[in-house]
Amino acid sequence: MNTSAPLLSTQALAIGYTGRNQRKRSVAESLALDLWPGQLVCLLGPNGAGKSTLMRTLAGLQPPLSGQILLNGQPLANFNPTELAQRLSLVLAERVEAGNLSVHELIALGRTPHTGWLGKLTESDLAQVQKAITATGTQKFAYRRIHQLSDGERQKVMLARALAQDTNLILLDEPTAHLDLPNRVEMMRLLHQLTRQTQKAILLSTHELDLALQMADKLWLLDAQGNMAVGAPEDLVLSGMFEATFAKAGFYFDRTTGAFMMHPDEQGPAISLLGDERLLFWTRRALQREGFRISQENSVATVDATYQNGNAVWRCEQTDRASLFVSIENLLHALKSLTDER
Ligand SMILES: Nc1ncnc2c1ncn2[C@@H]1O[C@H](COP(=O)(O)OP(=O)(O)OP(=O)(O)O)[C@@H](O)[C@H]1O
Repeated sequence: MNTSAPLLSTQALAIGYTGRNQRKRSVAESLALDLWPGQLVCLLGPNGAGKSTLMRTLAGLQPPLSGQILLNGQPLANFNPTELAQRLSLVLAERVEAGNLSVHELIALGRTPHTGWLGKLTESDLAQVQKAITATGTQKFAYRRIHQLSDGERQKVMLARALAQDTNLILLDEPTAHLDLPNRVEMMRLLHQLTRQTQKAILLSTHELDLALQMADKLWLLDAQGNMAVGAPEDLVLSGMFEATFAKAGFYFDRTTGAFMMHPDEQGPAISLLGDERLLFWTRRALQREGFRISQENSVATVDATYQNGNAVWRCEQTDRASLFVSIENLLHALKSLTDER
């Protein structure tokens, strides 16, 4: 495979919708994007930003408002549906009605672009199907009917079908939406491995900011105004672009911990906090949730969180007394009574 050229690129692409009166409603414009072999790219953005619109446009399911999409250097519109399906697989967020098909039959449909509608599956096709089933952990229910699956199981089957299709480019719209945390991590890891082992390019849209920050080679950050920022996750965090894309009143992105946090109450009583780094992180969160400020200035108490003989202990010191607590719950209880007294 030629790794010196992008599998997909866009030039001055505008995406959106054309109304009945032919009036265009643009969702994003001037998009210059590319997807390279061996890359896992996560498309992130708030609700309604245009992630699905972009996915559908890149997959040729809806026309661009203007601009170009090039697949393997050729305009997307030049490919007929079979040629397109040999190069690009797409899993949409919407539920697919699969009639009475079994899981195995649906996954095997992924081979259709390579065999033709009436084509018989060869041994190598069946091996490809089996590989996709094993990779996605769908063997446990491979002979069940699609309508007998949970949403999470169905989502894995749709990924398996895309893997069976064995295209160089895979587009996935919210592939982890119905999965529990271990399965989400597992799927992201699988996709990451695939890019490394097979040089496929994978673009997925997701609301899993945390996982995307950890796993993606590149982020495409689409904000609510249709502005796109592209870069390595860490660069986008450090530049503040990541935070800006999801900015909303009431919380902020902590660049040190990589987590979204609620804004602390600036009016609450102050607690001076010191001690072990890990304990500090969780103690700060609990105190802020209860409306305390973390500050040495005018503090009503000093809390020192440390490990003693392997156990977490919080020493709370006020002007006239000091107490020891062995849980955050008890510490909070005492601090709330203290501030209620005042
Ligand atoms: N068929 C349609 N016709 C007109 N406008 C649409 C259509 N589908 C979506 N939109 C609008 O286009 C914008 C982008 O929608 P899109 O579904 O692409 O967002 P998204 O980023 O995928 O959102 P979410 O995170 O909520 O899934 C929204 O303002 C939406 O209301």
